[in-house]
Amino acid sequence: MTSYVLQFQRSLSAKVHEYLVLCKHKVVMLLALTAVVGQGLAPYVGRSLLEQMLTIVGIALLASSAAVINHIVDSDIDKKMKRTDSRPVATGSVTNRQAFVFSMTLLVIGFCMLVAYANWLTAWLTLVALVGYAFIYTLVLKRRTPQNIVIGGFAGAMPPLLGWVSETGSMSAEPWLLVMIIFTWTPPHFWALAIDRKKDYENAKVPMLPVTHGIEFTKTMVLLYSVLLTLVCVLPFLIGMSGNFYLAVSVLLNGVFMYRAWELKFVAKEKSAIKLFIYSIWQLMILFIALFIDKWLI
Ligand code: HEM
Ligand SMILES: CC(C)=CCC/C(C)=C/CC/C(C)=C/COP(=O)(O)OP(=O)(O)O
Repeated sequence: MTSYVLQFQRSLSAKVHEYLVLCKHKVVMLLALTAVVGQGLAPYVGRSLLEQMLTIVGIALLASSAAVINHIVDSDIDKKMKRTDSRPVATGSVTNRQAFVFSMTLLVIGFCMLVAYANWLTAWLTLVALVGYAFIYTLVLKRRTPQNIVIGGFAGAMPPLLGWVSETGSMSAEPWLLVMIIFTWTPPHFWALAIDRKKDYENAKVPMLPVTHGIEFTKTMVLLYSVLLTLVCVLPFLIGMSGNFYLAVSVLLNGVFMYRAWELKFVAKEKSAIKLFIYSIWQLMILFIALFIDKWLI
């Protein structure tokens, strides 16, 4: 009897893990953090903490829904790449139909939550981000052009704007600066990984930059984008949106980013690219936390 219970518990937790993988839960958590910061930096309009938290859950559900659709649409590519060949839809352990029902459930619940706890503008803009990632990037751009992630990166950059609009109900210049930060961060974030995994993309015939233009050219682009990112990150300070604390953290983080990108280009070791990719994730997380701390705790 106990062994049946144990077996049931194990297969249940394996299923839960599969569905979390489908949602790209770690990416979604970082997206959600950037949305929280968008909310936190917006002018205070008296919304309750509960409404704010439920709004973030709504955004996270739509982002998860987009990730599940990405697994369905990309399963042909995922099957051909080492990094992705054990994903649940690629292996068939979750069927297309199950994944589709799951993604639509997340979509409907997330959209309704945004209408109920934020506003229609936030709900529609989040849906635009979903379509941008799940269809325009995944179905069209990823398979056609090495600029895929530059254009597609726009969807992943939207959460701070979504957080801000959920507070104010309208768009203004400041949240677009936050969008620009993630937008310029995305190419070096992804190309560092793509350099490391070039063979995967070659095998799957996906026209990522290292495949179409070579590793050296991609490294140069990573370095140039790291300089651009450093400049863009200063803008919140220059317009008076953030103060000295944010500026110091930003300069430090981006200094390390540029150094690592320079190292990747000129003194590359075997693991330089993947280390830069991992660093990029920590960098964005700390940068956004610094924006928040700068506004509320300093
Ligand atoms: C079009 C834009 C983007 C592309 C092409 C991209 C690409 C990737 C890829 C291929 C991975 C590896 C995933 C894996 O091995 O499962 C990854 C990981 C990750 N990305 Fe991005 N990314 C993009 C935008 C973003 C954005 C906007 C964020 C957050 C704000 C983000 C956060 C992360 C995180 C946290 C991970 C680590 C996930 C893990 O360890 O499972 N990415 N990204
Ligand atoms: C509603 C909303 C805010 C949507 C955000 C969309 C979202 C989840 C963006 C994250 C981007 C991402 C993980 C790209 C991975 O590229 P890939 O799919 O080519 O990577 P893979 O090879 O790992 O599948």
